[in-house]
Amino acid sequence: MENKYIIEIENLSHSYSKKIIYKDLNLKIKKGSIFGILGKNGVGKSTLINILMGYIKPKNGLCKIFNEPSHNLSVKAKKEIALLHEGFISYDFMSIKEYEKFFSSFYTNWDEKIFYELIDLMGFAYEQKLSTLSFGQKSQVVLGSLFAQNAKLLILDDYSMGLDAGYRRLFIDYLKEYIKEKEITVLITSHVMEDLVDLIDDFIIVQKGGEIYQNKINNFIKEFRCYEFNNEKIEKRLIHRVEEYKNNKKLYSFYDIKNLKELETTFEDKFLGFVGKY
Ligand SMILES: Nc1ncnc2c1ncn2[C@@H]1O[C@H](COP(=O)(O)OP(=O)(O)OP(=O)(O)O)[C@@H](O)[C@H]1O
Repeated sequence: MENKYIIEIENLSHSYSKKIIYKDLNLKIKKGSIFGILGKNGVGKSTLINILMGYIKPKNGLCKIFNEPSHNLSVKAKKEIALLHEGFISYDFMSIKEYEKFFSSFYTNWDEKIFYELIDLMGFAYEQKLSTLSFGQKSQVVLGSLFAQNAKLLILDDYSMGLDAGYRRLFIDYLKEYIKEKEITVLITSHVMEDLVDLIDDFIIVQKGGEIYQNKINNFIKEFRCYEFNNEKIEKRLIHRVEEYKNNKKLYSFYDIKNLKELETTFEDKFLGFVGKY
C-alpha cells in the first residue's frame, strides 16, 4: 500500500551539548499538505530541517523522507526535494541566464518557463549578473529556481529573509497558485504569521526545551482565545497565559470562558499569546 506520509519522524531527540532542542518528537506529514514549523528565534526550526535533510545526525530517533532514512537519502530522493536554506549560497559571478542553465542540469523535471516567469515578474534582464542584484532580489532568483525544480517536496526555511513587503507578497501569491496546480508537499518556517494564515493546513509550534504543540491552523484559530482580564476568579486549568502590559491584562485560553470579554485577535496575536512575546 502506498505510504500517505512524505515525512515521518520517530522518537527524535536532539541537543547541542546540554541544550535540549527536541525530546522524543513524533510527527508525520501527509503528502500534499502545507505544513508550518513555527517558533520563536532559536528554538530549533532550522535544526529540524537540517536533521531531515541528513545534514545533522540526531542524538536519537529516525527521520524518513519518501520512506527513506534521512541520513541516507538516495540521489533520486534528493532530486525530489527543493530546499531553501537560511543563508543560501548565491552564485554571484553568474548571470541570471547562466544560473538557470547551471541548475537545470541537475534536475530532470526542471521547467525553465516557471523560472523565467518569476524573473519576468520582477523585470530583470536575463544577462544581469547576480552580483549586481540586491540581497532581496537574489532571494527571488533563488526562489524561482526552487519552483522550477518541480520537486515533490518544497522546504522553505525563512523564505522572507531580505524580501521587502512587495516581493514577499509576490512570492506568497505565486506560491499559492503554484501549490494549487502541483501535487506538492510544502514544509515552511516563517516569522511572518500573516503570510501563513491562509497558506498552511497543519503546523507545529516548537518551544524551548523541545515542547511541541500541534494543530490544524483553522482549529487553533477557533479554539485559542484572548480575553480582557481584570483579575476575575478563573480556574487555573482554564488559563494558558496571562499577559500584562501597562496595567492592561489579557488572558489566553483554549476554553470558552463565559464571564470574560473575548477580544478580537489575529493569528499573530494568538501565536504570541501562545508562546509569549519575550
Ligand atoms: N552547531 C550548533 N552548535 C551549538 N548550538 C547550536 C548549533 N546549531 C544551532 N545551535 C543552537 O540551537 C538552537 C536552535 O537553532 P536553530 O537555528 O535550529 O533555531 P531556529 O528556530 O531555526 O531559529 P531562527 O528562527 O532564529 O532561525 C539555537 O539556540 C542555536 O544557537
